[in-house]
Amino acid sequence: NKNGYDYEKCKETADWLLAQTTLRPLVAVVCGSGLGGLGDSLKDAVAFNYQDIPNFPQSTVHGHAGRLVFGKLKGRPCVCMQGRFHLYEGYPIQKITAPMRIFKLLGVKTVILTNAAGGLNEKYKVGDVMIIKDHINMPGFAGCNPLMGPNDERFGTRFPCMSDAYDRELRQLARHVGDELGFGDFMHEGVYCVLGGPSFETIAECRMLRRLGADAVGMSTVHEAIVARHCGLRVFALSLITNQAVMDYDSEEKANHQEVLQTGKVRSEQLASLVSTMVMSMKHDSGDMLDGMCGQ
Ligand SMILES: O=P(O)(O)O[C@@H]1C[C@H](O)[C@@H](CO)O1
Ligand SMILES: Nc1nc2[nH]cnc2c(=O)[nH]1
Repeated sequence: NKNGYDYEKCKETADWLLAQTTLRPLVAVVCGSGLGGLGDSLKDAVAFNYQDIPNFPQSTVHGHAGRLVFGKLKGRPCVCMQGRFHLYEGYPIQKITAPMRIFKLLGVKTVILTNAAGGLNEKYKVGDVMIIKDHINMPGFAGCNPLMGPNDERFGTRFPCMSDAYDRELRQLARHVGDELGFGDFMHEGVYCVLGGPSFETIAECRMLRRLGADAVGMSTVHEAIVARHCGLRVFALSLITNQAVMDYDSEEKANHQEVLQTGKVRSEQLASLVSTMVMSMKHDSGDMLDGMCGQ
């Protein structure tokens, strides 16, 4: 397509990566702001800086390291993006989401998307985790959807369904694993709304989003989920509530990126155990994940 992220470009990147490592991951993890620690928990890791990967965009945001890490989580081969791309960085939306298509071409079956988000639901507290059950694609309302442009049927259909975007079984698994790990008190399931950023929301905007049915607000994930679903990947997504959206004109609170990164640190280890335990328990149709190696 006109942004240069067509099938051939994605294939070139995937083939380059496949030639660099014998790991054949069935799960990909995208780390949200301040959540890069997830990637550090991979064993036997082989890491690539984004600048060394052909056709890969660069991370420009503090808290997004810009490394693609292959390794094992509880023995299961995974690939992890330590750093994602956002609309506000100025990248075309097709470029932001190209890694999902590259994952598909690597043989990945499931993507786990994580983000830092502002809590709109009055019951949510800073440090809570929200399993995403649905989204509101605000930029999409204004004609900004990653699937705009010519459709390549090799990836998926022109008009993909989104009512089943966030896999029901994986959400169930997350609730189960969360309970087992004792996270019940701070885990929720809710609706994530994406905005373009980079400015945080006004009070009136937060009030409006809450009334529209959003439980958390952020600047990512939805575009990735749409492209991942389009090419048939299973999607699980979660938000770490790093700050409470300001809903009250008397409040002294101010959203800021430092607080976002700080909250990420507090929950980093717990999120890593949630994700790795989920990965360990996931079943995939084609082959056992333990067989996800080649040449060994
Ligand atoms: O990549 P995520 O969605 O976790 O990043 C959020 C949204 C902004 O990039 C940043 C604001 O603090 O965190
Ligand atoms: N849009 C948005 N993104 C965030 N990322 C982390 N916190 C927030 C927030 O309050 N609003």
